[in-house]
Amino acid sequence: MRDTFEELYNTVVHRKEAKEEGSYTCYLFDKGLDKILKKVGEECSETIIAAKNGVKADTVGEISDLLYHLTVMMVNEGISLNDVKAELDKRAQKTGNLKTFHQVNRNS
Ligand SMILES: N=c1c2ncn([C@@H]3O[C@H](COP(=O)(O)OP(=O)(O)OP(=O)(O)O)[C@@H](O)[C@H]3O)c2ncn1[C@@H]1O[C@H](COP(=O)(O)O)[C@@H](O)[C@H]1O
Repeated sequence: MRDTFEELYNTVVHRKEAKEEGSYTCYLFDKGLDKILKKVGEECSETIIAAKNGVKADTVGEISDLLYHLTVMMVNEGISLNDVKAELDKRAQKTGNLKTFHQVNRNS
């Protein structure tokens, strides 16, 4: 089965390796980390606002923008999809995390 997210990740890796005329991803890599992080922040805020407004299609669009910019950030920082999958898998071993969360908050 096609893994759209993996395909996106691989496209972004290719954009980092080789310049492509008219590529927005190359433009972001050229601008550097501060620009990439600014876009992640913007898209995150827009996702929050869209969810608050409650129009599903708009929220899906903003989530897609956010995931794309997060992917550019990951590639820029040398973080692979497997790095994130491994962390999620580790967490999946454990359920019933609510108590831990409250303990952490009480102690901070
Ligand atoms: N998923 C995306 C994606 N989501 C959003 N965007 C671009 O992100 C930009 C964000 O728009 P904004 O209005 O926030 O920003 P802007 O005003 O255009 O520019 P700046 O604020 O960044 O200066 C738009 O130009 C969108 O086209 C994306 N650009 C690329 N991709 C993926 O990346 C692949 C490679 O794209 P290129 O690198 O352009 O070839 C594509 O096939 C897609 O799969």
